[in-house]
Amino acid sequence: MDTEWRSGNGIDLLPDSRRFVPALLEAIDEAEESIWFEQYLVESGRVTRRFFDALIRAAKRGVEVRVLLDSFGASGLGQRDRTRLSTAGVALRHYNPFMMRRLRRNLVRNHRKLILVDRRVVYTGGYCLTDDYLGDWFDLVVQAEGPVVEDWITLFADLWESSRTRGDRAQVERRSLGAQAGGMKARLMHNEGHRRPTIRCSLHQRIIEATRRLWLYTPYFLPSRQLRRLITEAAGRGIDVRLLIAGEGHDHPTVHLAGQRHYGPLLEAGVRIYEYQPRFTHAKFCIADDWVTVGSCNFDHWSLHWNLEANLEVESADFARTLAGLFDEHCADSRPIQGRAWSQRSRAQRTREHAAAMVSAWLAGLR
Ligand SMILES: O=P(O)(O)OC[C@H](O)CO
Repeated sequence: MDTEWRSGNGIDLLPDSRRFVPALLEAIDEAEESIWFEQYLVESGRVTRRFFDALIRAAKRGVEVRVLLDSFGASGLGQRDRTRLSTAGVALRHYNPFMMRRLRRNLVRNHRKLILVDRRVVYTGGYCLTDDYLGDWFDLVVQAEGPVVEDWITLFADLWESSRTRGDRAQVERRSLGAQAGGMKARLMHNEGHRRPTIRCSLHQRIIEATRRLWLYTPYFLPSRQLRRLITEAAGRGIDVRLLIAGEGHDHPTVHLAGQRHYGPLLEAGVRIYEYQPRFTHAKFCIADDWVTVGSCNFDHWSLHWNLEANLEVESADFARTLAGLFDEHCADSRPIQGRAWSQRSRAQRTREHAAAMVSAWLAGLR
């Protein structure tokens, strides 16, 4: 499925779970016709219960509810929660259940995160359904209305009907109800690992074309050699290049260490690197001039080479300004990594980075 730029969209940013969780629950509660829900990581707990309660309320009032989960990402979802959904009439399908005879295929996961309400509005971002969000992790969601929603409908429906998903056989109606909703230009970009690396290609192209700024925000910074080269070259052209990476309370310390191994050459090239301190941040987006890409995709080899991912790209000075404002705020709450101090870090730290990078390189090399 190739997607095009669509004009006439309304796009809003919902930063922080304190804002987007109530907004998503309200949208589910106000749905009149359909809710299509796609998620990677879902664990039984308080956050999942709140979402499932809302989905069950919707199904009971006659709304068509379809839930598409990654079979590995949903392994922490208990049978009781699954039964609650099916008893209420919610159709549930799983992507790529584990198969012994196709071991490598098991590594391909559906990492997309989206909620489509009434085939009229889509919500996407980095959020998962885990209790980590109870006031602790930072993340963000974007809400999009308008012609771009049609592509998200096709995205969901194609996977729902594909032989790569298993479960309830319920139908989905593909007709979009999205109308003109604003003046923003947007498009859906979706990856299917290295077989269809569209998000990666689009990101690389924008980095090459950037003339003013390249700001990258990510919890997991495991860039390929090519991405590191492009970032370094952008800084070499005199562009304002910044990386904002999760620091304090990181949920995967090994990934954090492996990413730190790349700091030295980037700092030398003039890239400014910040590690966010107040709490763990799980948001993922990139701003290149007035272009923004935001969604499920991390800047690591899992997202860029293995997973199914979906991002919204937006070409808008206003939207870029809004996200840049958030980036600036978070920079102010971050530890700037200073080149000189970094080059003098301890031997023990360097050894830990090296070991973590070896594990990560091995994983990247699996493909
Ligand atoms: O893969 P993500 O970006 O949804 O993050 C999931 C968390 O890392 C789980 O610890």
